[in-house]
Amino acid sequence: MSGRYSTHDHEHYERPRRHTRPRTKDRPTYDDAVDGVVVTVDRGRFTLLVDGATVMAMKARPLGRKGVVVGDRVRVVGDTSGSDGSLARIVEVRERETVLRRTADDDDPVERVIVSNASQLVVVTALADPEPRPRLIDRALVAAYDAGMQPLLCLTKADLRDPETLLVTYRSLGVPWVVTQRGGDVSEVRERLAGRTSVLVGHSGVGKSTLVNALVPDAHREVGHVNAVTGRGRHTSTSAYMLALPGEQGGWIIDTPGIRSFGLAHVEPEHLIGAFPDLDEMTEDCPRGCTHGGDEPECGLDEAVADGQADPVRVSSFRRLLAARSASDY
Ligand SMILES: Nc1nc2c(ncn2[C@@H]2O[C@H](COP(=O)(O)OP(=O)(O)OP(=O)(O)O)[C@@H](O)[C@H]2O)c(=O)[nH]1
Ligand SMILES: [Zn+2]
Repeated sequence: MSGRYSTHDHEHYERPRRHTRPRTKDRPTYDDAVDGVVVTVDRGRFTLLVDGATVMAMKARPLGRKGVVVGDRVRVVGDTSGSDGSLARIVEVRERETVLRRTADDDDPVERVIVSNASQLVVVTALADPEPRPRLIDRALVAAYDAGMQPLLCLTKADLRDPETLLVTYRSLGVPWVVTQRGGDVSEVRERLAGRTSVLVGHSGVGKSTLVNALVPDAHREVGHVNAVTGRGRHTSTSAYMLALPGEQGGWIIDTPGIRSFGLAHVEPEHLIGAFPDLDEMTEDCPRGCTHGGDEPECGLDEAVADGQADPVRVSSFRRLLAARSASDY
């Protein structure tokens, strides 16, 4: 039996095999790829902006099942001229700075990334018609904080109601807000959006399309009518859509017509409280695994409130957000 594993065999096994060398035919290096950004997605076809031109593209095979979403910065090969009928190929998705997830629903049991690389989440809520839904606002805020995005409350239809009643709920959390109304001045919103990428969310009928049209006059987003029965508008488009903001500072808005709720199942209390450094600091002596919720027996937040170190309204607002993670959408 000796000699079965001869030196010769080892040499044989360890010698680099000829075929492991990457062959250009199988593994192109994509040296000629150019940069683009995904503006919208429609049934496997992607609309990109490449050097200012609108380019249609599909995923190249090496990407496999990897998702490509609105906001993604991608590398593209092929025909990137943008001319009629041309189709480029996305060969790489660059690392995402932020991701926003849509919740799983009846049509799709998986929580999916819907938008990437946005730094601000604009929660568009009508002050009336339809009535504000604080639970949904809370869930959107949790999604923003968890994604590392700055939230902005945009309260529309200010001609119908004073914002104060709604604002008391959010002031202690320090959420920035703006108020708008149809035909009114949108310069304050514009300032908040300038030079960055913002995702606009809000359920149907809150006036999001009206706002987008005011911000980007050539957007022509369809302004629907609230259906009295379903509470939904006529707008049936479901894909997010990225639009460039006019003006010197630029910036982008991503309109999300189909997004009704967010995936929050993955949100950890430790991550959420990280968005509130002053409260986070008070949880240093919490028992291991403390969720900082109202039912925790020895949470540092309760001690901080008892000692007068923490604002009780802020703590209870934070806990309301914590609870919104697991609450149902409606
Ligand atoms: N009173 C009042 N009505 C408004 C205002 N902004 C929008 N509306 C009306 O509210 C309705 C819904 O507006 P949209 O802009 O279509 O709302 P949306 O959120 O885009 O809704 P979908 O198009 O269904 O997604 C329309 O009838 C608008 O004319 C406002 O500031 N005040
Ligand atoms: Zn705690």
